[in-house]
Amino acid sequence: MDVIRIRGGKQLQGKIRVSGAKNAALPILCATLLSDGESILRNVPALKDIETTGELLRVLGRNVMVDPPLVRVAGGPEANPEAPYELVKQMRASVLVLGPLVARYGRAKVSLPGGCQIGSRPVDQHLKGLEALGATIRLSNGYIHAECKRLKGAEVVFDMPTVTGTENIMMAAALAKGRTTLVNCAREPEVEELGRVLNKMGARVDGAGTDVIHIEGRDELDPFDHAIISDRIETGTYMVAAAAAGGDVLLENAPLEDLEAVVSKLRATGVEVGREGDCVRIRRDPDRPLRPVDVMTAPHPGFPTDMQAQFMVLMCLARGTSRIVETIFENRFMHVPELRRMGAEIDTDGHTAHVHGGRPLSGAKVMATDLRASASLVIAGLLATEGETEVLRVYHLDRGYEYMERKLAQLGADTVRMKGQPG
Ligand SMILES: CC(=O)N[C@H]1[C@@H](OP(=O)(O)OP(=O)(O)OC[C@H]2O[C@@H](n3ccc(=O)[nH]c3=O)[C@H](O)[C@@H]2O)O[C@H](CO)[C@@H](O)[C@@H]1O
Ligand SMILES: C=C(OP(=O)(O)O)C(=O)O
Repeated sequence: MDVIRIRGGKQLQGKIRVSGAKNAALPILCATLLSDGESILRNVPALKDIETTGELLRVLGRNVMVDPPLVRVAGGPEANPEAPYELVKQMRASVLVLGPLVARYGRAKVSLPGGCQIGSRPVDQHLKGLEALGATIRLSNGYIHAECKRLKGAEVVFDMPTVTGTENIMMAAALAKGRTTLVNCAREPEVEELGRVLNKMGARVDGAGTDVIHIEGRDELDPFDHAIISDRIETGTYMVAAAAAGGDVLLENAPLEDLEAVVSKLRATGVEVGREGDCVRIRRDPDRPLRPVDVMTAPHPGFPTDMQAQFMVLMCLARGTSRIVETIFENRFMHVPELRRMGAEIDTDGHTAHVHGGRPLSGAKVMATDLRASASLVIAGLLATEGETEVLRVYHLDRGYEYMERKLAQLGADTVRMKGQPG
């Protein structure tokens, strides 16, 4: 297994380019199942999750060429609409093939994704949405079996805004007969991006990115050619890294408008964030102490849960106590014990963490437990003033960050990947 070794204490300077958004690319790859012919995706990040999705689409009967930043997916009317456990367990977003498969092929058998490190993450809203469109759903032997000759447009009111739930039902509704209205939808930019792609395919999607989406279903959809939006979570992660290490960093292709909640918290703590040409500039003088700020995660446009772990590390630097409340996932503080091993003083009580900042961190061997927790440990390594940090189990990081250690090294950090280390 690979390990990332970080020798901290270096300020970050220079420019890096933000990659395409993982959470936009994954549903769009699944949307290729809705049409025949060849679809082309551009600006796709080189990530393990993209490879896994490519593999899944191959198993489902598609010809897939993954050569980031380009991916081509081609297919015809034949498919093997079964998503096996072995692939779904590697990546929960695999459940995004459910809606397209049942809409296009009349049936789907998709492994139940099950819980994961950050929480139980049920898919009841996905199933409820498909049932409302007329699918018969049966659960057996760990699989979801869904069937329907032709889905019919309907109204679906989600119990809570769910990102992949909204995306799954949008894709299904795009091939349903008649009009679908989705209420209480997730408003994340990645949902809006999927709406743009479905419209390129010939669907009529209106309102993606708001809490009510209308979709006029079509009998057939066309393949598409689309460049994926930039990754707002990768952007936020490098903003926090620059703020934590100190220095002056330019991020090219950074979608600042999708990160208002994060930017306002960064400014509140004393970090300078501004536009410079087509880049975003982040500056922090390491001699000026940061102010503690409280954060509560919320669905978009609130503070993203996918930025909570990284921001917590920044608060370890602030002079005073900050309160971080995680409202989306029930078990998303797994980075806390690892950060404590590096000297951080953090108490947790259920969904709330109190970070008592201002104590220096020291390097240690730490274990990555999930994707964003891994990024937070790398950032902690950057600001550790003494010793070196080794982040183990970086396969979590590789799911969602393109060449993170290289991008940080490009900014002057001392970060290297050591291949094939004992995990
Ligand atoms: C591939 C992708 O885009 N992943 C993102 C997506 O995950 P994902 O789409 O899985 O997350 P959801 O938006 O669905 O989850 C939001 C909340 O709804 C609950 N829920 C969801 C569906 C359901 O059927 N029943 C239910 O109870 C979840 O347990 C959670 O508490 O949004 C999350 C929240 O922004 C992000 O952390 C993930 O990075
Ligand atoms: C939780 C995440 O991803 P996934 O939904 O694929 O597990 C994430 O991107 O932080």
